[in-house]
Formats: sequence, C-alpha cells, structure tokens
Amino acid sequence: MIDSVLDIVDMRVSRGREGDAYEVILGALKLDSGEVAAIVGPSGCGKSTLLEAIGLLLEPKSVSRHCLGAFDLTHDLQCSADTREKRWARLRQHKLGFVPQSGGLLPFLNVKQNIELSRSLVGLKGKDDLLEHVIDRLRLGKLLERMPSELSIGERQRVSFVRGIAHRPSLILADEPTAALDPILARELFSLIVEIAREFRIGALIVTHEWSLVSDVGIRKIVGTVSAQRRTIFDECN
Ligand SMILES: Nc1ncnc2c1ncn2[C@@H]1O[C@H](COP(=O)(O)OP(=O)(O)OP(=O)(O)O)[C@@H](O)[C@H]1O
Repeated sequence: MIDSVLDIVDMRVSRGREGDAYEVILGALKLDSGEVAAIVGPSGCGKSTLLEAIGLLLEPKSVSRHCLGAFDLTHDLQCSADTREKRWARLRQHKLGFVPQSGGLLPFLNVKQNIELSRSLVGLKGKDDLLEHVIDRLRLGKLLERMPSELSIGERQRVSFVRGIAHRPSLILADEPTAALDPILARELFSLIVEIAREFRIGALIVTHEWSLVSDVGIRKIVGTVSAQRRTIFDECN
C-alpha cells in the first residue's frame, strides 16, 4: 500500500524584515512513502527556507493544504502559538528526520551517543537493521566512540545523516547532506537514501546543488525559479 508522507498545496513562506522580506512559494508537492525528491535552485533562492518550513522549524505565512502523513496541519496556523508549538515539536521528534546543513551534533556526546539520543527520545532501544546498514554503508563503524571534535567535516556530515534517520522518521529532510563529501561518498549517500527510502518506506526531500548526481540517480526535482525581486517559486521539473 502506498501512503502519502507529505501533501502540500500553495505554501508561502516569508523570511527577513518587513519591507525587505524574501518570499518562497511552493505550488504543490506530494511525496509518497518510499519516494525521494531533490530541492534544487540557485544559491540564496530559498531552498533551506522551504525545507525549514516543511520541517516545522519555520512558520509559513499561509498554506492551502499541509498534511504530514495522517496529520493534517492545514489549520494549525490558526491555533495559539503554544498549542501549535507543542504539536509541531512532537511531530518533529517522531515523524521528521531533519539533517541540518551545519551538522548539529551535540559536542559533549560521542558519535554513538549522538545517534542513540534521537532514538531514546522516541523510546527506541537496542539493535536496528536500518541503522546498522547505514553505519556500515557510510563507513562509520570505526568512529562510533569518537567525539564530534575528533571527526572531519565530511565524517560529521555522515554522522549527522545517520542521527537524522536513527529514530525511523517517516520523512527525511536533508539540507545539502553531501556538501562536504568527496564525489564517491556523495554518490554513495544519494544511492543509499534512494535505497533506504524504498526498502523502509520512508519519504525523503534533499536540498542539494548536485544537479547531475540527482539526474543520475533518477530522483524527482523540485526547482526554485527566482521570478521577481526577492521571490522564488518552487515547482516540479519534468
Ligand atoms: N534568518 C534570516 N533572516 C533574514 N533573511 C534570511 C535568513 N536566512 C536566510 N535569509 C535570506 O533568505 C533568502 C533564502 O535563503 P536560503 O538559505 O533559504 O537560500 P538557499 O537557497 O538555501 O541558499 P544556499 O544554496 O546558498 O544555501 C536569502 O536571500 C537569504 O539571504
């Protein structure tokens, strides 16, 4: 059975100061479990802004439909800020796997503890096939006892990806997860995302500048076109 993990219609996100705000518009995006799509576009066009709004880290200005799996968030903007934040915090923790551009690892925990933290927060413990597979494929097995400060930037980026999926989210949101990786590892990570999405029925949205790699692995593209001053429209590119 195919389930939709994300269904958004006409989301508008504004960033920056009034009078100097940057606007991002997403016409429509539907993602099924097992599907991967890439968000591409020129630097500064609003890819991270869009990902943060989809990841419930940034409030959109308006949205006509916003469903995250079975959760309908369309009317959440009309709730009190307190109610909305409680609901969104729970969804972020359980349903979303956010892999930030900056890595975001906790510096006082080692690699293993960083990965285990996101699992323990949702009550998961013990062995996990998905996790072992991903650690192995990304060649992180020997680094589990290291502190983040003892890792290269590329190693940190791979650990950050593993941490983002460790709690088995239904939607992975990764912001330039290959930015610090060499071409071989970048390809490996993209292939891995496609593979685990299919096998474990997870949806994935990846912000990236790797246009040719995205084409090579055959995933959908959501392209940002800068239409007028400080405004970007994101749409599917066929
Ligand atoms: N916190 C912020 N406050 C105000 N403006 C911001 C903020 N963050 C980003 N912007 C502006 O919003 C626009 C979109 O930024 P965003 O980071 O989403 O772009 P991007 O496409 O992800 O860029 P890149 O590919 O360079 O990472 C940019 O013009 C940026 O200057």
